[in-house]
Amino acid sequence: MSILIKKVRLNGELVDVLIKGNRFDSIGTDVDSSADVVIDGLGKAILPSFHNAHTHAAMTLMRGYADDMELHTWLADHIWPFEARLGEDDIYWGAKLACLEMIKSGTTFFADMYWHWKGTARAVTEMGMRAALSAAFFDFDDPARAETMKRQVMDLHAVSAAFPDRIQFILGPHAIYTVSSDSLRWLGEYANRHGLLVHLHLSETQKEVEDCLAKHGKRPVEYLHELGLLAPNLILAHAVWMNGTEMELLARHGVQVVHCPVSNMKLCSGQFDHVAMKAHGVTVALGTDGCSSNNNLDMIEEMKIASLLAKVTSMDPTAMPAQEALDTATLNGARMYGLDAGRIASGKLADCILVNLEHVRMVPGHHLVSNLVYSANSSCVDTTICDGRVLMLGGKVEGEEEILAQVRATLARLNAPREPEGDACS
Ligand SMILES: CSC[C@H]1O[C@@H](n2cnc3c(O)ncnc32)[C@H](O)[C@@H]1O
Ligand SMILES: [Zn+2]
Repeated sequence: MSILIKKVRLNGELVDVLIKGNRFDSIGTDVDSSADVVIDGLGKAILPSFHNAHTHAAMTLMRGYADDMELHTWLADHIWPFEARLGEDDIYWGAKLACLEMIKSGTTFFADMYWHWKGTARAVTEMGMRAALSAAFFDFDDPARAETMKRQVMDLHAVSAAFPDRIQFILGPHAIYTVSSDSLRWLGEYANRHGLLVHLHLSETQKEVEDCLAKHGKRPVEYLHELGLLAPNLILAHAVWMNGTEMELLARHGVQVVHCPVSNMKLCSGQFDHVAMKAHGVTVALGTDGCSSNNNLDMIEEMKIASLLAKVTSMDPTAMPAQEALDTATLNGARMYGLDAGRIASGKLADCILVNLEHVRMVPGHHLVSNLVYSANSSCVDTTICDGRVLMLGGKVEGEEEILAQVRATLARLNAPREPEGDACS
């Protein structure tokens, strides 16, 4: 399969881009002009697609469900009771909706942590995206539950190879307040033994840090260090409440972090210190978090807010300029999850978007990256390509109406009054 994008803007130049199989082949003005699919690139710019480095895809089912509260109340009193009612099929449809929304806003990869791994994996397989899907792990310090969870991790790991290689199996201990020390240690060792990434929420709220100090006598990063988890395969979501010593430890051990500015602001968890993280040399990627704390999966919006937040928290307008915001949302996320993507160059994975330069938000065109980060919205994305396959063309994704209808039906089923338990025949 080959795709030829004719006369598209790349770094200001008008070029032809040839994709062969799942990688970029030739890029230039004298490209072999035959291909299975030809896309007219006139009036469009080609850019790397977005990599959403932390989300909970199927939480689209809870968009607008429990707003305007802090994390711990939100989780314990609203989200977890709702999630307890979800089955694999519900999660499949929630994840399909998430994939649709991401493709429509130019994202081709997401890192997920959620229940019913196989439901999300099925959605990603069908929608043609890439994903790193965590086997979610909670034990609430209960040894019996920990054993069940460990068995589930091993069972899922065993079947994960049957899915396309666009899907990466990773480990997802939820947080240090929901997973015991023993299990965290076990997960770290399992990850090292099998060459897996570990994806964990950490230091999201001040309460989490205070509770960690009270329970373990250490701050969260020091606690993970003691458990042997600090390593380049560890990816921390949020990392809001970090002191200099902790950032130093992260940098020394090559631990990477995912900044989720919208979720941190909406749950009022706190302000991520991008400038300090960068000064310590910690790699930062960008994530939306789930749809109940954002309430969308739009990486264009996330870039703008990350950049504005970095400026106002440091009182420095030069903090996180547009190009850095774009790199954080594309290349950094790709590298974090071991993908040879995030750049438009010969030999790289063919994951890219075409942005409509005629869109009202892109005119005039003083600076493409400035327009994309500070002015654009998702309707500026015309085409999304992942792994050398066109997932969206001219703003249209195949089967989108069916996904919306199925999600509405799923919600109607979940909200329907339930039979009283125990007396089903009377
Ligand atoms: C192990 S499945 C993932 C679990 O995480 C919950 N979740 C969603 N957003 C957040 C967040 O910002 N902090 C902590 N936990 C979060 C989600 O609802 C699932 O239960
Ligand atoms: Zn999260």
